[in-house]
Amino acid sequence: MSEVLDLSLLKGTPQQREEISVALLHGLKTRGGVKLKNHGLPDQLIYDLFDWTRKFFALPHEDKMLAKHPPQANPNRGYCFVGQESISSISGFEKGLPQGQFVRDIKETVDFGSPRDELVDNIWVPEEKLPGFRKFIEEFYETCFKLELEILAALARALGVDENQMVSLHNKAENEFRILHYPEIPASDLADGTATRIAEHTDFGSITMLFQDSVGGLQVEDQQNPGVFHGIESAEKTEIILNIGDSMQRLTNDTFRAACHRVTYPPSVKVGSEAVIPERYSIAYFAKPNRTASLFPFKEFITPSTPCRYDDVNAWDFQNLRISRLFK
Ligand SMILES: O=C(O)CCC(=O)C(=O)O
Ligand SMILES: [Fe+2]
Repeated sequence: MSEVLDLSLLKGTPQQREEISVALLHGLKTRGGVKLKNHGLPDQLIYDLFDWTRKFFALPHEDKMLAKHPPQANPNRGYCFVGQESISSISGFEKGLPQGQFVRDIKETVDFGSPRDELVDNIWVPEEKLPGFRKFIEEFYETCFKLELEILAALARALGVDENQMVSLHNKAENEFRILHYPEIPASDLADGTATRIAEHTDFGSITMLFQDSVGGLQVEDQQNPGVFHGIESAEKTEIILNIGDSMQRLTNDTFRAACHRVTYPPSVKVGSEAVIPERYSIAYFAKPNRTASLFPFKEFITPSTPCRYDDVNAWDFQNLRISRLFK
């Protein structure tokens, strides 16, 4: 996935709009993901996002624990310390694979939802511990939500389905947004396969917008060659890696298939060596259908040659089925 698509072409000439639609469709249909530049989020906003992320994780442990995630899956909000959540429990879930060996994720995260969420509140450290953090995160959430809707509308147009239907399924901003820190560790800690940075998985939502620093180690499974993973580098922190999630796979009846991804050794570090794996920061914005929305495939994707592959389930039940496994 080396090519970076220029999303500003969505506002270009008819020919440019056609070209970018074709490129989006091709990347998402064949790889489940594309990289985007000129997406409309200001560069400075993304640099600030990384700065705030670094500042949060630099707080003393006892301060971070003031915003701790509950021990169970819901509400999925707040700070998870290293070891609290391990994603291997859902690796292979959507592929129908047996739930395999437990692998520990060496990461710490904070999950946020919409500041306007009617069901659950965010969990914050007291303002004096990190003045300005809450305001920044709440504003970033809303800015990303607007971009999400633009991307979903563009995908609907490219797929030839009703743009309004796609947008209205997502209009409540019932998304989740997470900042991640992978602490510095000796490579030998990952050598025996019982621990990793984040185990392979697909995201649950419709689309994920992922930002990463330059450390590396993110890998996406080749959809044509299952089991083969390719490294995904970002030339700039400001690039967005746009991934398909399980909910979009359902809505499109497998026209788009969720990108299976993981984070492991960066390319610069030899597996099992004495080297130190540098710390890494990333941010993932998981766009999700409204909780009450049905994930039944759009009618356009159900044809005699592509019969319906999915039951009717609503987004909230689907999410809970997945997330409840993470905290067992
Ligand atoms: O850190 C990354 O680049 C990926 C994070 C991720 O896949 C997730 O939180 O779902
Ligand atoms: Fe993910």
